[in-house]
Amino acid sequence: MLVQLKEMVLQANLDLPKFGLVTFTWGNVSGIDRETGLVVIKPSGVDYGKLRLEDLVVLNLDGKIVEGKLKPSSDTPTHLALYRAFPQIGGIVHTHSPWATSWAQAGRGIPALGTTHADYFYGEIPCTRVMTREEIEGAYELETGRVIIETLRDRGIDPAFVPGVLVHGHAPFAFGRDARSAVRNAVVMEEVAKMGIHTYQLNPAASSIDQALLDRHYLRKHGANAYYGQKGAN
Ligand SMILES: O=C(CO)[C@@H](O)[C@H](O)COP(=O)(O)O
Repeated sequence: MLVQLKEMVLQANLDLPKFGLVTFTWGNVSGIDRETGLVVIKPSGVDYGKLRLEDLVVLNLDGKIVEGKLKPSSDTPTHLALYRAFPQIGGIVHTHSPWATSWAQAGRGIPALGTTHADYFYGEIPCTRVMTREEIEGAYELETGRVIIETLRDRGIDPAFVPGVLVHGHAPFAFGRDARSAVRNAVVMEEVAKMGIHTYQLNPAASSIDQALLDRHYLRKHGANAYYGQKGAN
């Protein structure tokens, strides 16, 4: 069942330590097959070095396990809530990558301070509000998904254009059209998080780039008139 999706999700999880995004098992990647509505996700607490295709867990969007012997990631309810809310998302990454997590702990969104950011995120990477005691003591992972959804919707942010969010006091989530692109976005988020902290150290008054530069850099890579790379080459 879903062999190609499983292979992509397995490789995406193995890329987390490869790209320096995780310590121990502090992260998880999932992918969804939109035709069947089935989600493939990493099992909870399994070392990446021991992870095998048959360890992955397959669930429907209601959270029912349809294949897999192991317990799914503890963050599964968050992933499922996001897939239900945003049909444009095909893959989700959650890590505790240190630089992006520092912004989440500071309760600050990552502004578009440069073109590196603009190449992948069409504006600020937002940070959610603080979760309430009821949310934390209730269905925590589901509520984490709900506060992410609330943040993106309240600010009119489409996760296809700004594929990342910081959960206040917790850590980042990144999105993509599939698991592989979600990991790429998680890597870029960590890089621009690091650059942002260094930028403010060099210049505490640094400001976001203007809209024209944001447009140029984002739209040359994404959208109908993209021309970056070999797109359109004969
Ligand atoms: O956010 C956390 C822990 O705070 C989780 O992301 C875990 O670090 C990974 O959990 P599993 O996917 O292994 O259940």
